[in-house]
Amino acid sequence: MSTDRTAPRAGTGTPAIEVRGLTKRYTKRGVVKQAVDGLDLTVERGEIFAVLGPNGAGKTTTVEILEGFRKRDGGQVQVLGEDPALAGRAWRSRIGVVLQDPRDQAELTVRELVHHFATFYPAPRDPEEVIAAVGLEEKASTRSRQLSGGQRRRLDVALGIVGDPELLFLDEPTTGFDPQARRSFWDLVLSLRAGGTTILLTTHYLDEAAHLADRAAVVRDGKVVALGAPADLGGPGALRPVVRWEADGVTHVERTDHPTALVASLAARLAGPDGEVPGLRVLQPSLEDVYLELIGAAPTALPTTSSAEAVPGLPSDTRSSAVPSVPVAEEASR
Ligand SMILES: Nc1ncnc2c1ncn2[C@@H]1O[C@H](COP(=O)(O)OP(=O)(O)OP(=O)(O)O)[C@@H](O)[C@H]1O
Repeated sequence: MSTDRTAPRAGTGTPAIEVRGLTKRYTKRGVVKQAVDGLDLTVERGEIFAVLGPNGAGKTTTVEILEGFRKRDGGQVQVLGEDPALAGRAWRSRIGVVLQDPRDQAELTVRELVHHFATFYPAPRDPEEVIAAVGLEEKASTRSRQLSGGQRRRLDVALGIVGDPELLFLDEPTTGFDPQARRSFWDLVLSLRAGGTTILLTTHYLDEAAHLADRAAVVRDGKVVALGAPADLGGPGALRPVVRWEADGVTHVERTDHPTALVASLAARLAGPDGEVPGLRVLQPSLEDVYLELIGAAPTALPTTSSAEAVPGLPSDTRSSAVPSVPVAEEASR
């Protein structure tokens, strides 16, 4: 990769991506599916932005609309200052796309493919530098069908960046990777951002978003339900410890910034002859728990803030909710 592109190509004034009220529905055998339902999104120049969400949330549909591959039903979309539905070749040469499941000439070698793709662009990167940047120098003469899954994904990225795009779309880039391949792929993505490329990444993996993204949006049922730095998803307090215990056949759960004070208070009130509070657990929600809660798949041990109520005699930031005594996950945090 060229070494003279150390400064992010940020700061041109307008965001890289601006989406307002995006809608898209599909009709299949008379059944209408609202895949995207009033989605808003802004991606600033120079950032890595992750779009997270469960299967069918509308991520790929949204990304394909942004890439100009799919028509929208409604809403405003600007990508690099143009409407993808109307933009032409010059605009297309400024974006790079790594699809979820690309199919291309399996008989061509890595070197042949990267050089061939470079001819599509007005000012491509040096193909040999690109092959080195994605770590495929030793595989440059290998046919693409003979690459491993991780090497194939690196080739996909090479083809996505050889045109020296300002904006790169990565759709679930590390699905199926082993942990080591994922780590080195992450390093590659971070080096692209360091070179000034804006990156929109869709992923199912929260750890991937946490490691790579400056900001992330959680999409559910075609809408953004949370937005922010990955560590802040769910809002302030989402990662507060949760204390759980049982009393009178009811399981109680509380989020609190003062678990020690709460446990001491519970011990004083509820400890049995053995000194134990029945069913007492102190759980530390992980980012994954918060994400699962946002997409409506929360571990049942975690309370929702909407069901919270104050408990007399406890610190004011402590909130409690009581739920029927049903089996719950042994540990909320992983
Ligand atoms: N071409 C299509 N025709 C009909 N329905 C579609 C089509 N493409 C997507 N859908 C439906 O639209 C919804 C959103 O799909 P989409 O692929 O955008 O979700 P996604 O978040 O990318 O999911 P995944 O994580 O599984 O890739 C799903 O219910 C899907 O079944």
